[in-house]
Amino acid sequence: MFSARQIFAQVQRRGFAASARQSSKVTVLGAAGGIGQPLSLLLKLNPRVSQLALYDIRLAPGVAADIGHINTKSEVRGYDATPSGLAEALKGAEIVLIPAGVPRKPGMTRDDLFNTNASIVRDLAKAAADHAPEANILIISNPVNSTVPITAEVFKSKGVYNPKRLFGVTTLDVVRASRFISQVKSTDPANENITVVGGHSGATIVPLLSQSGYNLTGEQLDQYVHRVQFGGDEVVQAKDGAGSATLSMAMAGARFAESLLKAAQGQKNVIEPTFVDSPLYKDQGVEYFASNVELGPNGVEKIHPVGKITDHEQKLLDVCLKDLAGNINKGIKFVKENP
Ligand SMILES: NC(=O)c1ccc[n+]([C@@H]2O[C@H](COP(=O)([O-])OP(=O)(O)OC[C@H]3O[C@@H](n4cnc5c(N)ncnc54)[C@H](O)[C@@H]3O)[C@@H](O)[C@H]2O)c1
Ligand SMILES: O=C(O)C[C@H](O)C(=O)O
Repeated sequence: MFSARQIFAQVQRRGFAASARQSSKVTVLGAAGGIGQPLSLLLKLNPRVSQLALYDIRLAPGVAADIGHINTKSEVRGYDATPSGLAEALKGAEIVLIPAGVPRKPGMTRDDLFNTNASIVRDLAKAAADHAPEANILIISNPVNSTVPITAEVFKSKGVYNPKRLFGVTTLDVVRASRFISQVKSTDPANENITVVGGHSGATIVPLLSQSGYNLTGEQLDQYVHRVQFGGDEVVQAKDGAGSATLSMAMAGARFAESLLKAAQGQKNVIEPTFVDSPLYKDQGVEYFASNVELGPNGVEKIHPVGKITDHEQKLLDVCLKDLAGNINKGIKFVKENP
């Protein structure tokens, strides 16, 4: 067991090594929220981050003052909730994470958040397109299946869309799928990495257990798939009206940001599942799709196909594609009608 002092010493040593390589500004929009705060904390502990810019419509300077006392090298700054504060937070960012927006309450679907979150994401995307057009944009705000297309449409309307730089963060689905199989099979979750494809809500979340050599059948398989597809609901119900997953999501978001930074700093074979502008099912009217994606200095390096799957997984995928097309078109239509 390491003491807190040893962990911080390790973080600081690695910090010197990483900062010598490159400086990376990371911006969090929605930084004072349930996800935003622990996500910002984890980013402050990441030695690859040299500047951390925190923006929210409330409390961002306070969160920044607090996190800024942590003895790692990065500079932390909180920005006022003004257009100029938002612009300053974004300028020069290599990565912009967006967890701004409202979370679910019991009984709601992610799509029920659309009416509130669509305009929040559209407006933040406009600011990002104006002030950080070359940044990697990581969308956490739900419904991800629609908020990613919304962001793309905004960037397209401003003539700065780069499909290699826009990511819907679906890492939490993989984290859950890996944790849940380890509970079924009594394995070490750290050694599990279950591929999950599709989108980020209910039936659009498709775990591909067979690709990790597992062969669950019958009720056990159904229960596993249901738990991965509706893991978010477990947390929403347990929090009983006080929100949805925040801590596990912060870990998942920090992991994805770390992977992008590693890839940007030259590491090869960095692969993460993510919801991107994808050629895989465009012929079926599905413009965006989550699959394993190799990351590189330019963002998306290579989109991996789904690969060999079982008949059962194919059936799940068929349902997913139908739902996804609707979610994506809803986002596209929203920006066209509400530019
Ligand atoms: N992608 C995923 O896997 C995943 C996982 C969990 C939650 N989520 C989603 O993330 C979002 C945030 O969840 P949360 O629990 O942190 O919610 P929260 O309410 O705790 O925090 C949201 C924060 O966004 C801020 N905000 C609202 N409008 C803003 C704007 N225009 N500009 C900047 N900040 C703004 C709020 O002030 C608040 O601090 C929700 O939509 C939730 O559904 C996604
Ligand atoms: O379930 C939610 O609403 C939040 C998030 O998308 C999750 O998967 O936990």
